Amino acid sequence: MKVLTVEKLVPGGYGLARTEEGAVLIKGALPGEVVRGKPVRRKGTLFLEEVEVLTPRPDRYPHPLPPSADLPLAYESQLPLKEGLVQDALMRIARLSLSLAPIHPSPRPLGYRTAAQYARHPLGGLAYRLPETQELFRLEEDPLLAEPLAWAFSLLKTWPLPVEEVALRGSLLEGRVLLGLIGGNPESLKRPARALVREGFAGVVWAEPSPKGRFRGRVQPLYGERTLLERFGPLTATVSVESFSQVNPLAMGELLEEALNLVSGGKRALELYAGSGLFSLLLAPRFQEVVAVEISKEAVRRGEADRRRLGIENVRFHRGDAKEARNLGSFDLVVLDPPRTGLSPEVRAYLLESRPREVLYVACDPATWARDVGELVGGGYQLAFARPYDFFPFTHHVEVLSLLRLG
Ligand SMILES: C[S@@+](CC[C@H](N)C(=O)[O-])C[C@H]1O[C@@H](n2cnc3c(N)ncnc32)[C@H](O)[C@@H]1O
Repeated sequence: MKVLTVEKLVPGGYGLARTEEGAVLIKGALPGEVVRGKPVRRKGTLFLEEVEVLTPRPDRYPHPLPPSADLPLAYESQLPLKEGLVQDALMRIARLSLSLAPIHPSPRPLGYRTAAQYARHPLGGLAYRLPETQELFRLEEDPLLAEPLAWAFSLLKTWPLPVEEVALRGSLLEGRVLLGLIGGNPESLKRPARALVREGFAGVVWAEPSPKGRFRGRVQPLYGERTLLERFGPLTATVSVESFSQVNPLAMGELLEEALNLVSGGKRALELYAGSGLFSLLLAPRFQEVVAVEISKEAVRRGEADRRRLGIENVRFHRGDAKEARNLGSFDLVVLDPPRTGLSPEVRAYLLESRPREVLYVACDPATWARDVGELVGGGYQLAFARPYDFFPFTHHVEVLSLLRLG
């Protein structure tokens, strides 16, 4: 066993401490805390296991949180640590010393999530599945959930459903929730789905468990509505339980407002990894043509529905892989909001060849963002602006809003 002092927060939500053998990663320990544990090497990296916090920080959050909340600190103490993750990635990976604009806090530190998934616990109730061990951690409540989901959580906790997981997507605008039932038999779930809609759910769909991810296998509507309308700052857009939408719509709304102030107009704009095309729909008045590229059929369907509802004529949705962007030609502005893996090599090559005047890059992983920014700066772009945004209070996750311009 070793006693160590945690130096800083690093990607993945680990605390980092140093020993004679090198850096040690520690889950569940925060910068400044003294911890005891057993160093174990896994795939070349040193981790501390069987961790006991000997000197907790005085600003540790004192109330129960789900295990996904790996930054259990008073809200003001979380923000500089998240800023540090982004600044550090920019220096270490992109070798850039731009000073970031101050982090934009979440409008709500608790009660912010409008989407969540839980496993059914075999002894009843809802549980969080620990990613490392797949072990189930039973939850009595989840204070990160926004109001309509908190209602759904307490209802489902006592509702006996023969499924593996439940997925929730709510709308703050409508104050209602959609439910996804994952696993079990869709035929025998039709009657419970009707009962759940009578209890107040807007709609229920069934999804086959798939190794490719949630809702990547067969999906069947069981009863009620399939989408809700949500407000994201200046835009109302359709959300569903079946494909990606931001989980903190209030924070996303504020990011969209700032993004609109950063970019200029032009002839053609392209949005890659577009989801339902929030940026495209908002940017439409500033361009003759906007193309939104997204791989998920369901997200494209929602985007098309929003485009029609809003009467926007110059946005075209293209269902496909961002890596094929080269076939779409060149653009004045490219908007990027990729998953955590960041841009594919093909997308980076496309940007450096086609040279859009502006690139608006929204990221959910500071490390892959810094890698991509470093490459674009090496190819003649300037990082004109970068601001961390807190979309996920009480977790190490942090978003970045950034703008690159041709130098
Ligand atoms: C972080 S989300 C951003 C979505 C959108 N900007 C929003 O805020 O709702 C990333 C999106 O990229 C899509 N995606 C993932 N890989 C992709 C690829 N190779 N090509 C196109 N879209 C992809 C996902 O389906 C998801 O909708």
